[in-house]
Amino acid sequence: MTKAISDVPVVLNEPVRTYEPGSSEVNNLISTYKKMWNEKVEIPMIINGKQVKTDTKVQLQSPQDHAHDFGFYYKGDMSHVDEAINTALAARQKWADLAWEQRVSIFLKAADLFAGPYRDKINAATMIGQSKNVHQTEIDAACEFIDFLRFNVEFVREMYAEQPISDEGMWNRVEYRPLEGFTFAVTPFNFTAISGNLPSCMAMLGNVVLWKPSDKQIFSANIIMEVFREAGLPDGVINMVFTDGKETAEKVLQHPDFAGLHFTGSTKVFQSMWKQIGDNIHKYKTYPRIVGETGGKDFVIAHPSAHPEAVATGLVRGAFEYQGQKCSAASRAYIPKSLWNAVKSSMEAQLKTIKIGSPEDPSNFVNAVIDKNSFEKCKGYIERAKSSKDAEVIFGGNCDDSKGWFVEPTVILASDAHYESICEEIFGPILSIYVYEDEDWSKTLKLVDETSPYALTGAVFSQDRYAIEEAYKALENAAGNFYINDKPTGAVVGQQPFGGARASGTNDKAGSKMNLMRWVSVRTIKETFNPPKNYKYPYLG
Ligand SMILES: NC(=O)c1ccc[n+]([C@@H]2O[C@H](COP(=O)([O-])OP(=O)(O)OC[C@H]3O[C@@H](n4cnc5c(N)ncnc54)[C@H](O)[C@@H]3O)[C@@H](O)[C@H]2O)c1
Ligand SMILES: N[C@@H](CCC=O)C(=O)O
Repeated sequence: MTKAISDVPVVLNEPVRTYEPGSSEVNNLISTYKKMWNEKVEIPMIINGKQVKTDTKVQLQSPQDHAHDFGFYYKGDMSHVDEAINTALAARQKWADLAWEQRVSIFLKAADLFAGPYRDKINAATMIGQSKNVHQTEIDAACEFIDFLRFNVEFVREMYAEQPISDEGMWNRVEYRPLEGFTFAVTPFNFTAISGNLPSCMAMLGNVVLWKPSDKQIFSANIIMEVFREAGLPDGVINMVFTDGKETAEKVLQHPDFAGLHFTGSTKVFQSMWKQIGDNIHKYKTYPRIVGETGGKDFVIAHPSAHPEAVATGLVRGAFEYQGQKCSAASRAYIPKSLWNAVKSSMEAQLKTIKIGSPEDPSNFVNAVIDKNSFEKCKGYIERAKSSKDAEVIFGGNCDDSKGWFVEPTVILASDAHYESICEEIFGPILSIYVYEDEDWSKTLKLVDETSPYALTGAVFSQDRYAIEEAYKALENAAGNFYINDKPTGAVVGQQPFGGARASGTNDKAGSKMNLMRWVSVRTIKETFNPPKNYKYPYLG
């Protein structure tokens, strides 16, 4: 039992290391990378705190060198999903009853382990398995993940402290119960931080979790589990399985104790899971919570008053960092005719200097896309643009899969505002641009709003305050994260709560109190100190 109302340590964003060339920071990280690259790792599932191995070994692949063998993971089947659910349910009561300070302390400790002794390891794993350069890895696997863990602890405290008022003669309280049943975290390949946050934020609140990471992120997911275990996470609280996504969802989503889905990934997969939940709704003991952050077709619109270099830089970084594989990546841009030449030459000057290759060489700004499917998808958009009458490839356009899945940063100039690459999520280093007549600024805002079903991130560049205000209003529902004179990527926990609406998700804002509220079921308690002894109202005598 807790015998105090505790504060938690003051939370600040984890400082981003700069990894200057020749510094010990970068040397240590690269030597960890090389060591891990040459080891042969064996990754088991973790169910009830035990390592689970099977007869099915799947070779791990690095996007920058698909032939390189650095180990394998053990693939599970539906018997493992059953076992994980049963284990989670058996662990639930004890975990839910543990004082909250004890629970969150595990995750504060995990944050310190990632910030210190495990920083190079989680960063190097993300570089090898997901092909992120040093900076992209640092802002994801280290800083964003550490921020998620620490800020969520502060948000839990704030949430628990929110209590109702009490009228005379009574005491009203609310308590934030974990969901009744087990929760299901399904995570994407592209952010180690998201992968760790989805199961851990639910667990922090006393929930038990079945976690299915993407098979493209298992190398870093394994280190997340290793650190959670070292930080003291009890057996059965988070169970990590490597099973087929579709089959797993079918099994989990018909279980009577399924209580919540925390998903990040593509819109199509999320919608298929929501549909299954709807079909199974009569089977559940409680209405499940559904949170999904999904796809995007994120825009940049420049006003004629914008600084062309700022627009060009926003596009180069927004579209091509991490090979455009951020749900927030700038993937369509609307540039006024009067600004186009200046934006184009600034982009050209910057793109010419970009180096492409393995993250092992920190001077490579662009690395490989995640896998063959993604490579082929990008190549398809590029090939079609090359032969289209409505579009032309004005930068990049080369693809090389001889060693890794490398796609050159590519800019498509479209003359048709509804050309396919302007409307569809590609999730690769391809930016599509539409040049509009300056006098069509207001019409173009409408076009931006109506072109795609998504509404995740977007940016306006302008030096004209009236134009900013107009864009701000016209695009109110077009982006859950709206940027003014900045790229549409790089949200920081605690500073820009992240998420989008329309086809981009439920907009529950990852890494915020709004998200945590979805994983509790509030119980209200009213205690009356001097209960009435007679039914009569005072005026009835
Ligand atoms: N909005 C956000 O915050 C956000 C953040 C990151 C990524 N994303 C989106 O994620 C996508 C890229 O990630 P991805 O390629 O890993 O996504 P994905 O949808 O292919 O996979 C996500 C997860 O779902 C699982 N899965 C695949 N098919 C399934 C099925 N039929 N049923 C149940 N689970 C299934 C995968 O194994 C993986 O664990 C992009 O669309 C991107 O925009 C969104
Ligand atoms: N939070 C990240 C995006 C995560 C999606 O992939 C950003 O703001 O760039």
